[in-house]
Amino acid sequence: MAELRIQGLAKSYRDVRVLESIDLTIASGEFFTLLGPSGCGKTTLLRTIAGFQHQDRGEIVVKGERIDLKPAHKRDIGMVFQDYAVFPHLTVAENVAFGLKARSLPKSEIETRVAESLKMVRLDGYQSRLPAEMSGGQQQRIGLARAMAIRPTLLLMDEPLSNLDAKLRIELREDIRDIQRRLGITTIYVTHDQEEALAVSDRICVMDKGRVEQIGTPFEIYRHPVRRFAAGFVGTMNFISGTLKAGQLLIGSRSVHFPGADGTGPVELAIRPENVILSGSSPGAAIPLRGEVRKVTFLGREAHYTLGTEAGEIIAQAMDPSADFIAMEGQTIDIVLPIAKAALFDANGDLVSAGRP
Ligand SMILES: Nc1ncnc2c1ncn2[C@@H]1O[C@H](COP(=O)(O)OP(=O)(O)OP(=O)(O)O)[C@@H](O)[C@H]1O
Repeated sequence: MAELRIQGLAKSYRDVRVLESIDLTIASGEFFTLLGPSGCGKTTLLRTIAGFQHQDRGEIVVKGERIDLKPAHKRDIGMVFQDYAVFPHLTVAENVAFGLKARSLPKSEIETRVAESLKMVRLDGYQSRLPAEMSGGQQQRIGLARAMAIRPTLLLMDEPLSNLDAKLRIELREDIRDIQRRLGITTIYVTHDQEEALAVSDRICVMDKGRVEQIGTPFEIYRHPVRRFAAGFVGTMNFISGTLKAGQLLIGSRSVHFPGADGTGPVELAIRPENVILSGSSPGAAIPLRGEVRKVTFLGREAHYTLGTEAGEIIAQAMDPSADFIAMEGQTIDIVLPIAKAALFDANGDLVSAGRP
C-alpha cells in the first residue's frame, strides 16, 4: 500500500499560485526527494504535508487516512529543518527527549529512546552538552535524532545540509541515507542540489514553478528525462537548436533522420557531455561537427572541453584525459553527436523522441 498519496494539492499566497495541482504517491520505506530551483514550491509542499500551513485544494492521505484534516502535532511526522531548530537552552539529551515528553512516554522509555537515537546519529557521549558547544553538523545530528526518536510514520527533511560545508554535507548525507535504510522510514527530502538528490534518493520529483516536471529514479531522471526542464536541471546537458522536418533533424548544415520524431517545427537536441564523441566515430546515426577548442578544464579523472561549433557551443567530456584524448585550446577537432544518446525536446519543453541504439 502507498504510504503517502497526494492528490490535486494546490496552494496560493494571496493571488500567486505556488503549488499547481500536485499529484504524487510515495511507497512505504521510500526515500523520496523534492528537487527544484529556489521558489519552485518544495518547502511549501513539505510544510503543507507537515501541517504548518493548509492547502487551498486537494488531499494528503497517509496509510489510507486523510491527515490534512488533522493539526500538525497529530500527524505523526518527524521534521528536520535547514537551520537545525534545536532548543539552545536544552541539553542534547533534553532536545531529543522533547517530543517524547510531549507524548507523555514513561521515563524509562524516554531514556532508552534518547540513548538509541543519539547512538544512531553518532552523538553517544554528548548527552549533557548544550547545542552552542556543538558544531553545525553535530547540531543537525541532534535535529535528526530528535525527529527519529518519536518513531514517526513520515520523516520530512527541509534542506538539512544547506548550512554545512561541502565535506560535512557529504558525510552527513551518507549517514542520513544509512539510517533511513536501516529503519526503513518513509522520508521526504527537500533540496535544490541535484547531486545530493541523485546520491540519496530512491526516487526524485523534479519540480518547477509549482508543478511536477518528472518523477523517477535518479537513473531515470538522469538518463531518460521526459521534460526539457529536468534534462537541464539535473547534471550538465548540451541543448542544441535545430529544426525538425518530417523526421529529418536539421542542425546547422547537417541533416540526420531522428527515429520516432515525425513532426515538424523548432526543436532542441539534448546530449550530455559524456556522450559527445571526441575521437572516433559513432556506430549508428550521428551528427558530425567541427569544433574549435575554446576552453579545456582538466579535473584529473576527467577533462571538459568547451567547443565552438556551427551549431553553437558544446561541452564535451573525456573520462580519462591522459589515456583517451587530449586537445589543446585553439585546436580544431572533429566531434560526433550520436543520435542513440540524444533526446529531442519541442518548443513546449516536451520530449519528442529519445534516441534508441
Ligand atoms: N508565507 C508566504 N507568503 C507569500 N509568499 C510566499 C510565502 N512563502 C513562500 N512564498 C512564495 O512562494 C514561492 C514558493 O516558495 P517555497 O519556499 O515553497 O519554494 P522553495 O522551492 O522551497 O524555495 P527555496 O529553496 O528558496 O526555499 C516563492 O515564490 C515564495 O516567495
